Amino acid sequence: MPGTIHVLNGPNLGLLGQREPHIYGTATLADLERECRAIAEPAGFDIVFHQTDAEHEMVHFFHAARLGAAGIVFNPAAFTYAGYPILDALKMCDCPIVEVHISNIHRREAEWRSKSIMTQAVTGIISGLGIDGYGLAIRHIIRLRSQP
Ligand SMILES: O=C1C[C@@](O)(C(=O)O)C[C@@H](O)[C@@H]1O
Repeated sequence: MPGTIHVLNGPNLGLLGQREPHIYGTATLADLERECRAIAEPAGFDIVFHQTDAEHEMVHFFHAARLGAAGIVFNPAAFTYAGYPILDALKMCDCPIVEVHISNIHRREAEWRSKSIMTQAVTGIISGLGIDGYGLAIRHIIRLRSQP
């Protein structure tokens, strides 16, 4: 394998498919994992896929990805707004990190949703493209890592 891409999902994303489907769509987390693998694995990349509702667990996922990962695709969900321990863990990572939001956080019901504390420390952000955002993020990491 040329590398491992970590796909990390924050709180309430375990209920994708049931959770406000008019905002987050009808695909489940299992569907999303399948899509991520279908993009990464034919290119020779391994996927580590996690979802958690617990902040300390997300910090540990970042510790595990800290050194040597090909890249991280991160949907912080509600950690977006106050997950400072995660922000500190994210800053220790030596790989590209793409922040993904399924919805367009700049076009939601409340202004607070648009203010991500993670954006200052990530490589880039994709927001509002539904679960396609994950595939695009993975493709970007594959391209970066396939360059000589
Ligand atoms: O849980 C989430 C999901 C989200 O990150 C998204 O993927 O669109 C957007 C956040 O505002 C929200 O708290």
